[in-house]
Amino acid sequence: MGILSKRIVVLPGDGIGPEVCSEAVRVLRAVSSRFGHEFEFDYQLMGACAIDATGSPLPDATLEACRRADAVLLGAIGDPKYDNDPTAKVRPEQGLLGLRKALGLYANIRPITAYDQLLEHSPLKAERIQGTDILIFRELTGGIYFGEKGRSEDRTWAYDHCTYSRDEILRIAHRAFKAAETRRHQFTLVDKANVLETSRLWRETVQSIAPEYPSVALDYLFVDNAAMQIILNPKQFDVILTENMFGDIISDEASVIAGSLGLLPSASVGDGAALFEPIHGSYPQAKGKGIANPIATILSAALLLDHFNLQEEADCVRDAVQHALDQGVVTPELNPATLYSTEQVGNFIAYSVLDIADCEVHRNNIKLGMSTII
Ligand SMILES: NC(=O)C1=CN([C@@H]2O[C@H](COP(=O)(O)OP(=O)(O)OC[C@H]3O[C@@H](n4cnc5c(N)ncnc54)[C@H](O)[C@@H]3O)[C@@H](O)[C@H]2O)C=CC1
Ligand SMILES: CC(C)CC(=O)C(=O)O
Ligand SMILES: [Mg+2]
Repeated sequence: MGILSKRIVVLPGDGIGPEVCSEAVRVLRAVSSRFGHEFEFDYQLMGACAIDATGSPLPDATLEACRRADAVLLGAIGDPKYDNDPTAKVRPEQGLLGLRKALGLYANIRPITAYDQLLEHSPLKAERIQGTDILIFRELTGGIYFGEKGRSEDRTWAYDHCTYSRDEILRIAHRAFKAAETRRHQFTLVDKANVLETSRLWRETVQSIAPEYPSVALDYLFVDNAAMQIILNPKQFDVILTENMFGDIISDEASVIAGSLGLLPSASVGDGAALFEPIHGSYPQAKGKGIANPIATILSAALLLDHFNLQEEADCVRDAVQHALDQGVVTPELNPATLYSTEQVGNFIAYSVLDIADCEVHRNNIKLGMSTII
């Protein structure tokens, strides 16, 4: 692959979003410096910060910039002042949901990995989780998050409609089957087909195309059982396909296998645009404290590089993350005794992308209380 020139829209968002995004951008700058690519970063507003600045959680300028970008990198959105005000008419989440819909990002792909370096810190038994490698396909632009919602006039009852069409299921199901063909050929549809009509449509639709993928073994699991099985025996899973809300919940749950919500990246894709985001939210309690783990966003940047077909560059970022874990350069939720901040972990990974030897020097500098910034 030759030298590339790409425009990346960055949506830092709220809470820890700006902190973890700066580290991912630092790592992308290290990639461009090492491999000679030109990445232009265009910062835009979305979420609570956008409401504060413009009155809208997804300003037109942001949407336009995202439409024109080669890729979008998102931190996270959300702020307690809206979470704690159920009557707020304009909400940060409307920005994110609106962007996903407007860009047609119907598939959110969430890899779940157990890291050998973190097994001893896990509340789960090491032998149960070691080697876990799951790819969750979460439908992202349909279901209950996008259905009609409302309240009665006296505000004593409320509703959220869940709807799915066969076409919405087909397009993500084909993607998930194709991924299973390149992996371990196991495919689990997670639903609640014993109760929900939408889930019965999911089963019927997935069953109808399964014969097109004869090498893939199709299995079904009700979501309540799936939530338990993921913790009890995660290694039984390869590709999981599920609808929007179930995917949201079981992937946060699966982060316990990795060791922290701050480790899990994702790619949100459709037929054109692509957005890369950690699976976590804005973790407002950690804002400004320098304790947020930037690795989920840095690994999302690696997925962004995959999207540009920059395989060596993406692998270089993943190797640098492994190197940080090997060396114990992690944020406090992974090791309460750690000395490392969000910025220091990001810096270490960026240095490691540039050159492993420099990275060792940098690590010693951190120990001496000196911070070297790229
Ligand atoms: N994609 C997005 O932008 C998302 C936004 N949200 C929003 O975020 C706000 C907070 O929601 P919560 O339910 O508290 O979810 P959250 O994902 O922000 O945090 C939940 C817990 O996960 C851990 N955590 C999350 N990110 C971490 C990181 N980078 N490093 C270390 N630990 C981390 C912390 O223990 C935290 O208390 C809300 O306003 C919510 O709507 C929630 C999920 C996704
Ligand atoms: C607005 C929410 C649906 C965000 C969220 O929890 C997620 O995408 O994981
Ligand atoms: Mg979520």
